[in-house]
Order: sequence, then structure tokens, then C-alpha cells
Amino acid sequence: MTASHYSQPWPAPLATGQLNATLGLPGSKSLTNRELVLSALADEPSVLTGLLMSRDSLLMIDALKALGAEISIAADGKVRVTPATFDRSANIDCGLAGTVMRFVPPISVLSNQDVHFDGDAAARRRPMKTTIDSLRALGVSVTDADLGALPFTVHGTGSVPGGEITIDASSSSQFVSGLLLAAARYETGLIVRHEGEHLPSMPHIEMTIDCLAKRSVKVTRIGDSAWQVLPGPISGGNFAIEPDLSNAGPFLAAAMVAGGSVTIEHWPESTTQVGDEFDGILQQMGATIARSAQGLTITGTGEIHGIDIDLSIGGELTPVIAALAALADSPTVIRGVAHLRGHETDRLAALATEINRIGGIARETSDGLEIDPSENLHGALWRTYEDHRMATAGAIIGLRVPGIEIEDVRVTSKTMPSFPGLWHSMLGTGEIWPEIGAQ
Ligand SMILES: O=C(O)C1=C[C@@H](OP(=O)(O)O)[C@@H](O)[C@H](O)C1
Ligand SMILES: C=C(OP(=O)(O)O)C(=O)O
Repeated sequence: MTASHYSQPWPAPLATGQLNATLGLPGSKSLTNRELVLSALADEPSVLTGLLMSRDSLLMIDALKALGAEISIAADGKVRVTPATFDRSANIDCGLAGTVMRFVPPISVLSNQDVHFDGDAAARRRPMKTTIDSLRALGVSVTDADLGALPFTVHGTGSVPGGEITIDASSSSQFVSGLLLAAARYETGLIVRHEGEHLPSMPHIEMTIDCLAKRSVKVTRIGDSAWQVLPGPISGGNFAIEPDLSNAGPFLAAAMVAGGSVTIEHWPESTTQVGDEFDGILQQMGATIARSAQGLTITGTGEIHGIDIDLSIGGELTPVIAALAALADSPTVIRGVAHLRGHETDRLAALATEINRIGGIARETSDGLEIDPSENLHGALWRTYEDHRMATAGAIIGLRVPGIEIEDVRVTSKTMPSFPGLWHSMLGTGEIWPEIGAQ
């Protein structure tokens, strides 16, 4: 296959037999973009290994370079970051990356010139009000269209006093993480309190704290939903990025749909990545999982059971669970993920619409999805809504349902440009699909 084949709907390959695959996966998006931000804020250079190279991380690299960081990628894949100078005006393209749009504004205030933020049309629909309000509460002037969304301009003065702010992070944990990542650079540090209905994705906040602590930043949780970061140095050095365990989800699911085994290499023994939760969740849905020095191995029989689950700690796992639920032998209820309406697309609407389009039975609820078994699944165009996880969810269903075509598999380049190639190599089809973006 050539890159030009990506301009057509992508025929999701059917599984024709039991799987027996071992895969190495690219680095974690969430760890990559945190380490890039902290390297740009650090007191000394950093060297990052295992960094994800995808649309979201390249956008982050460009954003940090625009703020004066020097970032070079060596032939061996190691990335060297010399901290940002924050001495220039910049135009930041956030693409559709939540981590860019929520993590970069709180550090852009360290620049003494205007920094303008915009992104894809779909990015302009994502919630940003909490970031904009936070910066204003920190005393920074922000010009926007009063829509609580991109685009906006941050008018930094080069320093921020810091102090204490209360925010509503119900629609994204990234509002908290963005402030915590920047806070050691504010004059008095920062106390961040969340007050609001929900706080999703707590493991992602723990990941932020862990990354800060590994760079000797003094950070403590001071209540159920409050954190304090003291002002102080941020160390550089060498940091290795774990494989992306959320992106492991579709490959783990494949073993359950097709039967057989898939091993994901280098699965960390302990991690803050919420994708580690797939272990327990997929066992409840019928898989057997074993960990060894080689990695994590999932074995499936083709039989999938429904599940009743609150996914508020890991909303990004929802598309994989929903795809499996569409193939399950009993009903599934997914709760606690109302905030998915503000992800790359309204994921609850998108998943329900696409599952129903192919003859499944899915209903949106106020905070999730209900999915029932269906005997009538059939091939059709599976729409992707510019959402990488919609594309991979369709691919999971396409392993069993003939004739599923993924509208635009290029969207997987957001976090995994190698998805089509890895998927075919897992299945042993012999088809070679190049990395997306290598056109
Ligand atoms: O901090 C992060 O790296 C992320 C936090 C989560 O965001 P939400 O809390 O907005 O769901 C997650 O869904 C996203 O994929 C990555
Ligand atoms: C919600 C996601 O991404 P983002 O970092 O853009 O919020 C995701 O990857 O599932």
C-alpha cells in the first residue's frame, strides 16, 4: 500500500484466525507531552527517550520551539531539549491536542510578549473557559471572543505572582495538570483547588504529580481535590517514556474479538497511565491476562461479556470498551464519562451513532452509554469525526463484522501514525501500510 491509499476509506481487516502477535507500541502521548513541557521549563537540558512522534507531540514540540526552546531529534530517536527562553511573541497551533491547548497557555504567561493560540475547527469546540479564567485569576490579561474557546491571545508580562486559585475542572483534568506543570515557575508557586460537580481522569493528575516529583519539584495533594506546588528549580536529565497503554487498548481488544494472544512488550511494572486499567477491565469482559518479563499478554476466546462500569478515571478508554460491548453477549453500561462530549468530538454521540449505523444497539445516557448485544451487525462506513479513538474502535468491530470501512484512518496520526501498519502486522495479513504523515 502507498500513502495515497489513505485518502480513501480504510477497509478494516477481518480476523481470519486466532492471533499470535507480539508488538512494541509507540510512547505515551500523555507522558511525552508532559516531559516536553517540563523540559522546556527546566533549569538545564533534558534528553528524552522513547518519545512519541505523532501529530499531538509534534504540535507540542513546535509550540515549545515557538516559545524559545531548542529541540533536536537525533538519529537514534533521542530528543534533546534546551529550555525555552520565553522572550518572543508566538502563534501556537494546538491542532486538536488537549494537552497543547491546556498545558501551553499556563507556561506562555512566562513570556513577556503576546502568545496567540488557535487550532483545528474541532478544537474550537473543546472546553477552554477554565484555562482562560485561570490565567485571568492569576492576573494575566487574555483577549478572546468571550466564548470560552480557542482562539485567544495571552498577554504575558514575563512573570506571574502565583498564589491560590479555585477552578472548575469538571470538563477536563487537563485544566488542573496544565496549571500544576507551570506552577513551580510562578513567583510564590500555586495552590490549585477544584470545585465542581466531577473531577475526571484522576490518574492523569497523578501522572502530572509524578512527573513533577521526578524533576524535584515540591508538589503535594492537600485535600481530595486540591494541590500545592512550591516555587523552585525543575531539573533536567534523562527521562524514558513508557509505551502508550491507552493505545494498547485496541490491540488487547483484538485478542478478545479474534481469539488467541497478543503480547504488548515493555508493559511497565508500575505506572500512572490509566491504560493499565485495561488489565482488570478486560478480564471482567472475558479475557485472561498474564504479565511476564516480555510484557503483558492477553488471551481471548472470541467470547466477550458485557460490563457495568464507571470509567470516570479513564474516559479515554471508553471507545475500546464500547467497541467490545457492541460484540458482547450481554448488555454493557458505561457511566461517569459525561466529559467525553468535550473530547476530540462528542464521543458519546459518535459512538452511539456509529454502533447503531452498523446495526448495533446503543443509547446515550446523561453520563455515558448503554450498549446491548445485536444479531444484526453489518458492514458500513464507520465515521471517524476526526477522532483517533473512533477510528480504532471501528477497526476492533471490523475484525468480526465484514465490510466495515473506516472513514478516515489518517486521524490515528494524532497519537499513533503507525496504527494501520501495526494492525495489519498483528493480524499477519502481509499488507504493509506506511506511517501516516509520511506522504
Ligand atoms: O492529561 C492528559 O494527558 C490527558 C487527560 C485526559 O483528559 P480529560 O480529563 O479531558 O479526559 C485524557 O482523556 C486525555 O487523553 C489525556
Ligand atoms: C481525549 C484525548 O485527547 P486530548 O489529549 O486531545 O484531550 C484522547 O486522546 O482520548
